[in-house]
Amino acid sequence: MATLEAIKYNGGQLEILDQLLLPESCTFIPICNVQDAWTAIREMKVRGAPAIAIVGCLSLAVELRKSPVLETKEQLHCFIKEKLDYLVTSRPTAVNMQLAAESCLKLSTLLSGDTLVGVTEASEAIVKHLEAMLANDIADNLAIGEHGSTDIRKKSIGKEKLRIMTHCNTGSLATAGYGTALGVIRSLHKANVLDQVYCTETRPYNQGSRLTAFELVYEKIPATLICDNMAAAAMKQLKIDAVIVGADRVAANGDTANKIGTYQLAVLAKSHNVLFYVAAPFSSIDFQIATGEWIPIEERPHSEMTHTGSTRTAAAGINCWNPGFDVTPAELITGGIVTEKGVFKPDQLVPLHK
Ligand SMILES: CSC[C@H]1O[C@H](OP(=O)(O)O)[C@H](O)[C@@H]1O
Repeated sequence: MATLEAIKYNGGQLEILDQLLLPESCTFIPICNVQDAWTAIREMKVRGAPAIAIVGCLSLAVELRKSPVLETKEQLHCFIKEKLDYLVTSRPTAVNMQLAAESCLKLSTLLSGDTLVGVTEASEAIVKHLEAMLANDIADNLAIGEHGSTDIRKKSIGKEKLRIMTHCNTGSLATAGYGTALGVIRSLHKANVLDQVYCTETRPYNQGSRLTAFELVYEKIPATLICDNMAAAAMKQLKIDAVIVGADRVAANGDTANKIGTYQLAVLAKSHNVLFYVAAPFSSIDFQIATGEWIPIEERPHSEMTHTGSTRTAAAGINCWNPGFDVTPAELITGGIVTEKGVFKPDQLVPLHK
């Protein structure tokens, strides 16, 4: 069965699944330019570190395909730099859009310096680079799935079937397809070694109850929804074998920023002797920062906490604190960091950086 897809792209036509309407409604909306993408990302109609970068970059490809070719490569470089710099401002914590922008601008700089390449050819090469992100991300996720599944099974000797806890949404709705942490879960299910997935609600945006539960039910993967405050009791009473989560930004030392609530799961996993994994492609690793203290943490609107849809559920006038992410120290990532290149201890990442 095909997995769900959050992003549809075909030669300059881009649509995204409006994730604010899930699980009640599966509605695709058009993204016609960079401004549409920025707004959709900010409003979390599309979310998830890899998906943010992919939609941002594809929206630029849409513009480049539609607009008349500029007169010079310098004008082209200025055009794409302005658009990419703007896209990076849509949400601050995930590093993927920033790294994708840097990669595209590096290509544009190379093309600008090559006297054998004209502006039309340069524009076409940049569009091809941007469009390749979709297939590259799916390939990364399939590799992450296999590496993670192999590692968890190797470290769970004697266990015929495994019980895995996961947080937020890291599946086809957060990526180009298959997913990162949910990709590992899909691979464990394919290997017929998955007893049950325990997915947390992940308040206040409810990525777990609305999105991950939707993906798991859609693909008939055995899963149970738990409230965020049930995690400790679940680890103790339900004998969880491993926790696997995604990442929005991994620092060079392995400290990892992920959805709020991840840090407490890592602390609980440590105290219950449960393996704790982070699954992330190298496109989520920021080697420009040494530790997690340098990762910007997005503050989300208080209304996400005080309302369910348009219905107020919290007392009017109460103050709120709504950080969208927290940072898990590398030493709590006991299972390892699962990437498309393999599973590594946090302190093994820097030598792998090309
Ligand atoms: C595949 S990484 C997805 C990552 O992004 C989520 O955050 P958000 O839903 O706010 O974009 C969450 O941190 C996931 O782990």
